[in-house]
Amino acid sequence: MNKVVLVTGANSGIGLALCERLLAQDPQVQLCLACRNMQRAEAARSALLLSHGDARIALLRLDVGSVRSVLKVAEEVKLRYNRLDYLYLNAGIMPNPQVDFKALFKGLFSRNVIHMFATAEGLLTQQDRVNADGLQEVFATNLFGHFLLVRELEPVLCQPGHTARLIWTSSSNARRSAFSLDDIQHRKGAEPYSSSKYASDLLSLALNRRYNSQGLFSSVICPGLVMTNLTYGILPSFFWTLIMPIMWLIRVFTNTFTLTPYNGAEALSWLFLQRPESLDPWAKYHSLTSGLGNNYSQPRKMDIDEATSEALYEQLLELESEVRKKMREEDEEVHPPGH
Ligand SMILES: NC(=O)C1=CN([C@@H]2O[C@H](COP(=O)(O)OP(=O)(O)OC[C@H]3O[C@@H](n4cnc5c(N)ncnc54)[C@H](OP(=O)(O)O)[C@@H]3O)[C@@H](O)[C@H]2O)C=CC1
Ligand SMILES: CC(C)CCC[C@@H](C)[C@H]1CC[C@H]2C3=C(CC[C@]12C)[C@@]1(C)CCC(=O)[C@@H](C)[C@@H]1CC3
Repeated sequence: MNKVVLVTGANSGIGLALCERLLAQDPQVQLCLACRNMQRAEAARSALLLSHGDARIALLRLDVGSVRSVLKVAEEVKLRYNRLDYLYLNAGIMPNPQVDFKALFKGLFSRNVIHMFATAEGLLTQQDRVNADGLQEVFATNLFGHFLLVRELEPVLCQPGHTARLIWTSSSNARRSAFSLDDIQHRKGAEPYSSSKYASDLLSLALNRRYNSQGLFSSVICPGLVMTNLTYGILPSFFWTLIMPIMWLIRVFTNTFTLTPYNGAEALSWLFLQRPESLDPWAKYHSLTSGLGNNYSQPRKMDIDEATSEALYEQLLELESEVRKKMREEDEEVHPPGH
C-alpha cells in the first residue's frame, strides 16, 4: 500500500530536503506538501519532479499560524485521503532574531563553547507579535497550529488496524527555562522560539500517552544547525559569507553542525523507516554529521516530565475550545442563524 505523507513547511530547507529523501527511499510514496507560499510550493514540486518524474506530489495551501487555514486544510485532507500514514510537523519560524554578541564573545572563550554553538543557548532573542487570531505568532505557528491540525486529522490518522506517525521538527534550542506553564504562548519573554520548541517536546509526550492505544505515535527530532532561510535570517548575508569557512571548521569538532538541509533531514528520514513501537517517547532523535561527513541519528533523553506535559495538553485543549468558539461567533456575525 502506498504511504501517504503530509509535510508542513515543505517548500524549502529541511522540509524540502526531507521530501527528496523520502522519494529516494520510497518512490511510491504519496507526498502532500502543505505550504503557505504557493509559488515556492510549485517551485518545490517542480524541483522534486526533476529527480523523480513519476512521483505523486500534491500541494495544499496551509498557513499553520492561522486557525481558519488549519481547519480548512484539514477538511481538504479528509476529503482527499481516507488514511494518513505520516504527518511531519516541520514548519517553523524565528521572527526578527537578534544575536547577543556580548554573550557570543564571552561564550567563545568559555568551556561551554561547543554547547553554545550546538544550542545557541543565551545567544538569541526574538521579537514576537500577536497575530490575527489574537495568539502569539511563534506559538501559533510552531506549536498550536500543528496541535490543531493533529486534532482535526484524528479520523484519518487513527484508524483500526493501522498505525500512523507524527514527527515534530524540534530543536536543541528547546529549553525548560524558556518555557512556563503560566505563559505557554510566551507573551512576556524574549525567547518564544525556544519556548515553542520545548512545548513541542512536551506535547509529543502527551500525544503518545493519549493516542498510542489508537495506533498513533509521536516523535521529536532535532536537525542540528542547518543553513536554511531561517538561519540566514539571523545575520546579514555578508556576515555568513565571511564566517562560512569557520562554520565548516567548527563542524570538524561538533557533530551537531549538520549544515546542509539534506544532512539536517537525516533523523526525519530515519524515523520514516523505524517501527513506531521501537521508539522512545522520551527521546529526541538528533540528526548528526561526523567530521568526515557521515550522517547518523542518535536518541538523547529530553529534559521533560509527565506532569508538565499533561498540564500543557490540558491548556492546549482549553485554548482549542476558545478559538473554536471565537470562530463560530465570527461565522454567526457574517451569517446570522435563520438568515
Ligand atoms: N535551520 C536550523 O538550524 C534549524 C531548524 N529547525 C526547525 O526546522 C524547521 C524547518 O526550518 P528550516 O528548514 O530551517 O527553515 P526554512 O525557513 O527554510 O523553512 C521553514 C518552512 O516553514 C514554513 N513556514 C513558516 N511559517 C509558516 C506558516 N505560518 N505556515 C506554513 N508554513 C510556514 C516556511 O514557508 P514559507 O516559504 O511560506 O516561509 C518554510 O517552508 C523549523 O521548524 C525550524 O524551527 C530546528 C533546529 C535547527
Ligand atoms: C562568530 C561565529 C562563528 C558566528 C556564529 C554565531 C551564531 C549566529 C550561531 C552560533 C550558534 C548558531 C545556532 C543557531 C543559529 C545561528 C547561531 C546562533 C540556531 C539557533 C538555529 C536554529 C535552531 O533551532 C538551533 C538549534 C540553532 C543552534 C545554533
